Amino acid sequence: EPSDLFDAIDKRLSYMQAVAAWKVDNNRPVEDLEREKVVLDAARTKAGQVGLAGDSVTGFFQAQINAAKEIQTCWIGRWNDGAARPTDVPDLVEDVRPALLTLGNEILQLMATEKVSSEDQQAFTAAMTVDCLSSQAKEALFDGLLSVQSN
Ligand SMILES: O=C(O)C(=O)C[C@]1(C(=O)O)C=C[C@@H](O)C=C1
Repeated sequence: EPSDLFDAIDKRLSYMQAVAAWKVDNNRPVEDLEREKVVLDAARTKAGQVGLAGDSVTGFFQAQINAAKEIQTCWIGRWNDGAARPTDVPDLVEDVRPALLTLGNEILQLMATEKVSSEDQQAFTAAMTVDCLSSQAKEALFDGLLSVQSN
């Protein structure tokens, strides 16, 4: 089963608590549509380089961004309810966004080598250890993975 791919997806989503903390500290909204376009364009370009059909990966990457926004919103809700905010928040622009692009490239490389089938759904769900991720978001991510096509 494609466990390296699943772990890389979980790792990308695990950054979103820190992203949310940075946005609260810097008075920015969770959603940044301009940045989403950068992430989706980078995914399409990298997909072509690793032999995947560019249009077939955008559904998954949009699901990944939607999950990222859900996790950020969930954490902000917890902090508004009185939970402690993280200290030592990494800089979004200098540190986290470059790391997210690198992880996105790794995810695409792994998509090209580790093929996902419908039988992998349970393993996928179990591999998503990140907090604040709903089962609906997990399903949307898995559907996105099943739609990825090779060129
Ligand atoms: O870069 C950010 O600001 C993020 O919150 C990360 C991310 C992503 O998953 O790439 C998620 C939501 C934003 O709308 C844009 C991008």
